[in-house]
Amino acid sequence: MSVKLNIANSEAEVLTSLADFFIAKGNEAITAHGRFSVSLSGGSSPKKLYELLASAQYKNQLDWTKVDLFFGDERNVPQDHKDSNYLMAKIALFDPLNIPKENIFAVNTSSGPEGASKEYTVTINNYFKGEDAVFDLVLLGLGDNSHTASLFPHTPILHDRSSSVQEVYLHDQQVFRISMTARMINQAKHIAFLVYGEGKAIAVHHVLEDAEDIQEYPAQLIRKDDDVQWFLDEAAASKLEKK
Ligand SMILES: O=C(O)[C@H](O)[C@@H](O)[C@H](O)[C@H](O)COP(=O)(O)O
Repeated sequence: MSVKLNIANSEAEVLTSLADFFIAKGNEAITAHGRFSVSLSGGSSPKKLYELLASAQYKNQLDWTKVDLFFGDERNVPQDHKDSNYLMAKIALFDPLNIPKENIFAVNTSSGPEGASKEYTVTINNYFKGEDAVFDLVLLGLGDNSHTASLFPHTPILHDRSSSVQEVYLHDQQVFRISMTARMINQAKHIAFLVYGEGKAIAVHHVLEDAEDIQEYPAQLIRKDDDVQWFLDEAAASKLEKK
């Protein structure tokens, strides 16, 4: 089984291609079951995607009152901190589109590592009424060390087979993040990676083409099938042998 590669000439084209995909999956989900549940990725790459979705070019292509927004991972910072994935999405997407508060499911990082991960697991399970958490779409990025969400190399979460949200300790336990496990992500109907820039090319090759080594290349934990799409620019795809 392999993934679907969408390789564009430029960053702008990648963003447009993924925005079109997002809108198409959103309308499909709303037609099928009345809602569109999305897990957002954080970091710097997706900010431009969220700004594009909130722009005049896209904002009227989807009924945003029927979109429920979650986070695949979050940093150990307050929701008004510059590093917060929630704050980035609030500024780029939620505020410009006036997303109703009840449709935004943020991580309560004020509860500390364990509290926040347990609470968020409950939030997600309640949303899915105790059934398996099956997001209509999970957006992911890729770090240059081949992590995705906060599935970082050599961390215990890589062995967690539960469908849940766990705390991830980094830098000798000094910093923590909250992340969905690979299993929760892999349950999604659709998964879309957004990766652009030369700096990610080696990681893209490791994850998609190297022999399995999930400790070194955790994003290899994410399933590979036709419902997993990689949106790449030429630069990020430049080290791929098979395109
Ligand atoms: O919280 C986060 O940082 C993300 O969820 C993380 O997995 C991100 O997608 C990668 O680190 C790539 O980040 P950039 O897009 O900033 O390179």
